[in-house]
Amino acid sequence: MASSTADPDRMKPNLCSNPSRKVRIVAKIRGFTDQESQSVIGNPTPWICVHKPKEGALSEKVTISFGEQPTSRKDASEVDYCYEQNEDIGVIFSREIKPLVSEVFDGLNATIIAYGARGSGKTYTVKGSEEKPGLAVLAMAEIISMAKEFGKSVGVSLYEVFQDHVYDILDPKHPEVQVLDDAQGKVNLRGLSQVSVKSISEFQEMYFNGCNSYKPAQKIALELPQKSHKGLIIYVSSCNENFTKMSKMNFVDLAGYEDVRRSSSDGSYFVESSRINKSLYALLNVVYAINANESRVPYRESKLTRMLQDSLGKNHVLMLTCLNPSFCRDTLYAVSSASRSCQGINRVMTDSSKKVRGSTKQMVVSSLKNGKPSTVSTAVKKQSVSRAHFSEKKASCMVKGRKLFDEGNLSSSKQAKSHSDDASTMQSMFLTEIDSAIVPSLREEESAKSDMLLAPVPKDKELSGSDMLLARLPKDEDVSPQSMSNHLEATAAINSDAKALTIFEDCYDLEKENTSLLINEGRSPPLSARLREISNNLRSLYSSTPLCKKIQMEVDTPSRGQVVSYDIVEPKTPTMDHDARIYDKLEVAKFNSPWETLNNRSSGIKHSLVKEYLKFLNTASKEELKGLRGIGEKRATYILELRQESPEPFKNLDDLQGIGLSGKQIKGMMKKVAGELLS
Ligand SMILES: Nc1ncnc2c1ncn2[C@@H]1O[C@H](COP(=O)(O)OP(=O)(O)OP(=O)(O)O)[C@@H](O)[C@H]1O
Repeated sequence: MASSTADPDRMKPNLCSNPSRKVRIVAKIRGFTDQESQSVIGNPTPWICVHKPKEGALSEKVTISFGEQPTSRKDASEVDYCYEQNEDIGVIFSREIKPLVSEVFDGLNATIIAYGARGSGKTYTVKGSEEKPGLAVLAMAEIISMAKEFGKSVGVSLYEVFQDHVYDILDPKHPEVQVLDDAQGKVNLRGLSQVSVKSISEFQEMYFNGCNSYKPAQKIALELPQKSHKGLIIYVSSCNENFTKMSKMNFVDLAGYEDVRRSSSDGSYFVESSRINKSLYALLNVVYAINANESRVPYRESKLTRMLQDSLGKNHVLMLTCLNPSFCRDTLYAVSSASRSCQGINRVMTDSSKKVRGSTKQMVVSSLKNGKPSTVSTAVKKQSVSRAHFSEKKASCMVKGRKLFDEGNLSSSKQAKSHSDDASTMQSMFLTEIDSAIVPSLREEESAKSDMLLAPVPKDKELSGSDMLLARLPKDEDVSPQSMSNHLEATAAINSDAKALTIFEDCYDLEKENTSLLINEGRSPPLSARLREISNNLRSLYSSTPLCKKIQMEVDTPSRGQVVSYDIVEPKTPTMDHDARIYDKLEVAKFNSPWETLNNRSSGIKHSLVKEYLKFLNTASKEELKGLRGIGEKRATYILELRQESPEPFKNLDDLQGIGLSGKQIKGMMKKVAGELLS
């Protein structure tokens, strides 16, 4: 690996250089396996470049870049230190772990988390083997020797977090562990056995053989791949009887990060990897919140973070990010996400991280093309060019939206031509708005998961993982004065939009709907009924007065011309209520052109549709879910599983990334919903 300057003093104990930061992040580049050693012969260009500070520099921070030398620091990930391939585990132990062992004997807790892509050397570094012991074994040896010196007793627990359930590795008969809060609000791991340890050989026997022979029944039953987080807790106590008054040292060997969309088409593997990634994001969010000194830390987002709650926060944490020495796309993501979460105190990350994300995407493409990675900075340039075209794209999208409607969706409609023309414009507008609502937030679909770390979370409440994702996405469009005024203007147009609604009514076949509802009586409502519900809610948007409970409209039934009353569901949406008040005050609605008017008016519909769509995902039956484009058997099953864990797993569009849907797919699905609604 390339290194630009000399190593700093290796043996110096090295806690966080910034004392307000609780989580120190170091990287470790894995050594080559025998196979890799063969393949790199004759290819001297390293994939990872480590840029250490010049001797005497104020900052000890190291930047890591991939490919050739970057032109800017923004292109690289910053870590507190990086251990290179030739630096062995003993060096990491002396510099990073030994000082933490001392802290444990001072009564504090410490946690070492190994994070990285699959096969990046996490287990090798933490656990090692009987021949080459890892950090946990070296730490245990040190702890046992210090315990003898200070008259303390040592115990251990070994656990595995699999599918967000915790299993006790040392007690296969009663493996399931419950994570509870005790009366004092402390985390209580009920059912997790603690075994006293007297010697290192006793520990090694337990650690290596206990783990190897252990397999939770659930894993065997489901024949799932062995992807789980593995943890070791070392207790140091002054009391021989139990470990109630003690300090702890945690070692967590996280499951490898893996982009689920590339990994496998196998359903169970897809589901499992998605779960793993969700728990990794939860952990990174916790790390971010801790380092950013946020008042609320989202510990409750995963079992693992709950388990570690009393060892994080006020205690020292070492995030050991393992890097694959050869090209690995997941490593790029792992190091950049870990770096940004650990730099929580530095909130000005949005732009640079966007570039890193862009570069990641481009680099993969070029690497695949050439068989060799190109420079990150080149990739960033390419990304900026594509961004420059975004507004053009948006414009063409609008045209595309109109085309889409003209060519297809309304052709089957038997409505009068004048209505059809108006409706086509309206629908294309609507679909285009969906494009613009979804595309910006998802246009960098490759990296949406990284976005969660970009901006601070509101301090007044503990957010769920999905809220956290959204809260941390860049919100420039949402808060700009222009968008605010657009929103007001959109609200101002409610009255005239009521006319447009009648156009949609003509296109709506109520008789068909009624028949369908009758057929399905007693079962969960069909997709069309759900769409109807969405339609009702949208109608309520157009209701000019909150007192209007019914509207009269003509419907295309056998007795054409018959007037029916149509119930309006609650005539409000959160945004419209609020905005309508503002509008009343301002009484201003000025648009430069009819197109602009239409554009602005549709923003309320857009948000309402997104909301209703998410509501559908949160409540629909499996069959209904499968009826949506992009959601097959696999995803429908996974969505139902997520709903078992949390009653409302989809709070915003970004939560859909968690089920492995690309931005394009989500957009397609939304268009379909809108199309069905309006045709
Ligand atoms: N420093 C090293 N030198 C040589 N080989 C190594 C080194 N570190 C790891 N390896 C080898 O690389 C492979 C992957 O290592 P390891 O299993 O530790 O990765 P991991 O990140 O824990 O993987 P997973 O995410 O699948 O759990 C193993 O075959 C291991 O022996």
